[in-house]
Amino acid sequence: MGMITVDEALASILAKIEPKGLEKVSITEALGRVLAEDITARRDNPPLDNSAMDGYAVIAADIQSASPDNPVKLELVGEVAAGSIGQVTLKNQQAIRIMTGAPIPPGADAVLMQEDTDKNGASILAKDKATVGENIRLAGEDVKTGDVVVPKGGVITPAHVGMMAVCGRSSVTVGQRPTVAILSTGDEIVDLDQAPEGSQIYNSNGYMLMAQVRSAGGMPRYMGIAKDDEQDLLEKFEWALESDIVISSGGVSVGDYDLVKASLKKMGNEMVFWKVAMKPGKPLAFGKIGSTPVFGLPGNPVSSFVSFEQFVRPSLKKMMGARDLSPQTVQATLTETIRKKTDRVHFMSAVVSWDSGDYTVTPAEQQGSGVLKSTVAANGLLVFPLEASELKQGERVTVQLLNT
Ligand SMILES: Nc1nc2c(c(=O)[nH]1)N[C@H]1C(S)=C(S)[C@@H](COP(=O)(O)OP(=O)(O)OC[C@H]3O[C@@H](n4cnc5c(N)ncnc54)[C@H](O)[C@@H]3O)O[C@H]1N2
Ligand code: MOO
Repeated sequence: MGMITVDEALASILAKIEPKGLEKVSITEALGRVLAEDITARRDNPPLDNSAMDGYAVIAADIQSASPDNPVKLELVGEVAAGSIGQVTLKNQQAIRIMTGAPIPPGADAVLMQEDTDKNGASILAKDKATVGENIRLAGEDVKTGDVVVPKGGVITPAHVGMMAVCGRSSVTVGQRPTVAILSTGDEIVDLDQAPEGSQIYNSNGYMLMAQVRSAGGMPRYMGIAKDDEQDLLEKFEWALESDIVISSGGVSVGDYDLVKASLKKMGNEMVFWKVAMKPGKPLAFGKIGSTPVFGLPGNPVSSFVSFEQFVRPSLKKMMGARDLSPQTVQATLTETIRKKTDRVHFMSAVVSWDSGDYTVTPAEQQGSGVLKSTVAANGLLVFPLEASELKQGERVTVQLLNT
């Protein structure tokens, strides 16, 4: 069987992923969730014109000639603090003491900041002029009644939470978080409470995938390690299928003990086994068993990591109701010339830096599918397109950002 492209694989996968249901959560718990309703302002913010400074509400025309050497005297006729409403209407040659956030009293058209005044008993000396509207924040300058202030479909950020509170919302509707079973496979893999012997290695994929799931907003369920034994695999997959989505790692290439494929085939005749034109991460199994999407990711740690980013993260986003499923990318200037064959797209562990007004990107020296240290040092995956054989130093390239 030939290879399929990353885009083709992703499109086939996403066509089979259904969004989960909705739930209401407190805004204290909403960070990172996908918003499932438009948040609409029910009131202007700020509700009234108000002062941006501590100082004096004035009539700008009264102090046009004011300067430090030629101050203008104004009669002090009242005070208004944030949260109160001024009772007095300002007349010419008068000033009202005002605090930041307090509503502008009727008659006033500017606020002179305290530093530009001297207080003198029942009057003040204005030592600077003001323009009409100076230091006044207009009603509705932040949001107007009826504005959609946070649109549905986005991942909720701290600023979104702030805006929900501006609108008086204590709870919001979000997409439910999928539960994700993570099953590692292979006789050579041991868990962290065991001492590895000889060629045995720890189950790093299991823990890394759990962290990836969590960072994508899913709820990981650790299923441990299945032996290269069909019975054990079938049992553990059966158990894993109680989750909303299942991810296994290992056993999807062509080795004699790659029994994951055989077990998955037995469980679901919809399972497909692809060779995806990407490096790392060529072998990939995907399909539904019953109604549960199942991903068989390759065992090499970097392959497993990259395959998750390309296929599982967008699927989790879709399940949670996200509008934009693609990774965040930047265009960056390549710091060195790189070459490859034209058979697969390469996702290269790379470091993106902000350098004198531009992003630059440097791929890690070692790019092996077992060289996790390069991914540890990386903050991006440089996309070296399938059809390209060379990218030259100074060329603009696309980098998918990690850990954003
Ligand atoms: N004849 C061929 N051999 C291989 C091909 C191929 O096309 N033809 N593809 C290679 C590619 S590309 C990849 S990627 C790997 C994928 O292999 P599997 O998914 O079958 O994975 P395993 O053989 O089980 O393991 C590969 C490697 O990863 C280590 N591993 C597995 N699980 C874990 C884990 N949970 N934590 C840490 N490390 C893990 C495992 O020990 C192996 O070293 O196949 C190539 N072969
Ligand atoms: O897909 Mo494999 O990851 O190239 O080693």
